[in-house]
Amino acid sequence: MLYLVHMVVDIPETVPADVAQETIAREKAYSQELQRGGEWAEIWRVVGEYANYSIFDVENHDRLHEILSGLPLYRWMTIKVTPLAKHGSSIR
Ligand SMILES: O=C(O)CC1=CCC(=O)O1
Repeated sequence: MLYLVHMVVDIPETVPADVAQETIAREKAYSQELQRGGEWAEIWRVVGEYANYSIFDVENHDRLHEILSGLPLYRWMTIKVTPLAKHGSSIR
């Protein structure tokens, strides 16, 4: 199943810089492992924002929830999930 996911990151100013940097590094490793495995199909930066749009290709809702709730930055994110279905006009 395909999902479009919008993630907005807002790390509170009270979080020490070293904790923020270590969490961001873990986020990158976590994301890249899932990209290599194919479940995190695409990630795009939203220009000018600490936000991204990502495409996930996962088995079901439960698996997507497992992935998203395991994000190291999860507690500082606002996430919106849009499930995608094939468009009748698509030629792919
Ligand atoms: O920087 C972001 O948009 C948050 C994020 C998700 C995966 C990653 O590596 O960073």
